[in-house]
Amino acid sequence: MKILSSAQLREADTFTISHENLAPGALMERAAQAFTNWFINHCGREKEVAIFCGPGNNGGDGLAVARLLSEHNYLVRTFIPETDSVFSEEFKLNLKRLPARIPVVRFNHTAPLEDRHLSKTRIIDALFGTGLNRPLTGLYAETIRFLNNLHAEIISIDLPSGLFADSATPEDAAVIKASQTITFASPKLALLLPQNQVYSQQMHSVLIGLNIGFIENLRSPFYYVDSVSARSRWKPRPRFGHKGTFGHSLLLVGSYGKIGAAILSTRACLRSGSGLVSVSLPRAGYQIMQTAAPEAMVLADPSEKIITELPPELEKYAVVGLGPGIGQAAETKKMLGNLLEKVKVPLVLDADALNLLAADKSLLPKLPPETILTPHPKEFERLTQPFTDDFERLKRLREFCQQYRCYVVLKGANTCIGTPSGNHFFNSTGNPGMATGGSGDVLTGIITALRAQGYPAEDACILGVYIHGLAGDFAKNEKGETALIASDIIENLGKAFKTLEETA
Ligand SMILES: NC(=O)C1=CN([C@@H]2O[C@H](COP(=O)(O)OP(=O)(O)OC[C@H]3O[C@@H](n4cnc5c(N)ncnc54)[C@H](O)[C@@H]3O)[C@@H](O)[C@H]2O)[C@@H](O)CC1
Ligand SMILES: [K+]
Repeated sequence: MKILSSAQLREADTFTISHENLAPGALMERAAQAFTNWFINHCGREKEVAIFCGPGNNGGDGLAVARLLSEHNYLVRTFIPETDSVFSEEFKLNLKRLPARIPVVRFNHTAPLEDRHLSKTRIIDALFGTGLNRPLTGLYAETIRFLNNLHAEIISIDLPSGLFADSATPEDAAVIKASQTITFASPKLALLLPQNQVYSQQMHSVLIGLNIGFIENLRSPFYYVDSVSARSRWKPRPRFGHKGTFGHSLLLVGSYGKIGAAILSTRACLRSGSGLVSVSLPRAGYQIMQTAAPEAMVLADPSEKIITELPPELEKYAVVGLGPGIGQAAETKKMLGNLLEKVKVPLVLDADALNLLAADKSLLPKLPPETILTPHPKEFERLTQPFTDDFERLKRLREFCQQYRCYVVLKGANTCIGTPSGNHFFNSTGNPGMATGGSGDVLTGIITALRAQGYPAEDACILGVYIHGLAGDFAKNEKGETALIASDIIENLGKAFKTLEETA
């Protein structure tokens, strides 16, 4: 699913209205209806609803939602800040349509709101959406601070008010801190970036029937990977396939004390459909690996504690995955240099393989084209430079992928995949329980297995990250977020792949 900018959404709104010859307010009615449907499914009638409406179309949405919720027997009040802002036409239209039974409280100071028991209500934030063009000041900023201080449940329409959709919001700006944002037509870029997490704990994107053909022709480097886009990249296994059809993965993983990382990536690779899996690891891990993953073939490095050598006949493997648990010893670095010289098959690099690259950036131009790197933000910063905000980080990601013709899986909530063509894919699955040791090793195993099966690098990254998150979500359903460990993700890979297979 494409992520559109505010300007593109405005164009799509205008096109849809004129192309479908929609009456004034009709598209807003669809948006309000989509929000209301979500609200009815998720929020009971036990609490009163207080809707704060700004002067533009976001406020118009708020007024339309007030009418629709009231028709569904919710107890609703609306609040309108009195400023010298000009009200939009659709705001005025929906104010006119507001039934007399719904109170409209106009205020020019937040003090009189203190005794209205708002902390016990559900707040709907319809102050500003994609039309915000500067940080909020005056009564609007005061209202936002007042609402945040209530510590009530806040549900934002389209965007938390005060947040810029496509650029960095100043740190001291007044921005609503919502528990949920129901966003229209396209997820907003700002809602996918870690720095804005504090402004919306969760985001749900709802469709409002914008013209599909028009959106298809809009150019955007940003995509959101939902279940539909993940499924479209998944390929069923051919009926007459044999283990040779699904590729032979080679994993170079582990060091003394970190054989666990080797086991996790190996088991994940096996569970993700690689036809054969060979693991090369320090001697110390030989027996442990044979026991923990009997399906894997094990090659022991001459060294007891670290990986120092490449196995022979590299060309017989479909893919090489390197990094989990390997440490940063000089001999291991030498082995990495050798690998980059010799390897002719796709590479997946993670963890200490990335730290070794960061410590000697002269290795970076030697990366074979289409190498996949899976750093977490700190590892990526070491590979590039420190960044001031997430928008700058996205820019670095694009530049890095283009310069080294590689794919970077930047791990985190809404993991972002950068591609050599300059695109970014944000993942939709996963949960905070997955921020646990070994989770990244599992991801390396999954992506390596997908590459072994012949998935192009872009599909392997997108599908791998999606499946990893989905398995994590299933694991969360069983164990909760706190107790979740990386092995639980592996245990749920079967269910995750099955979900994709059955719905594809
Ligand atoms: N255009 C459409 O047809 C649709 C719009 N929709 C809603 O409309 C929203 C966008 O509406 P608008 O473009 O009217 O934008 P907003 O409602 O976000 O606000 C825009 C108004 O606020 C003013 N403004 C911007 N920054 C300000 C600031 N810092 N201080 C004070 N005033 C400021 C602008 O000059 C403008 O008058 C979307 O987020 C969505 O909620 C939806 O109803 C779907 C259909
Ligand atoms: K809003």
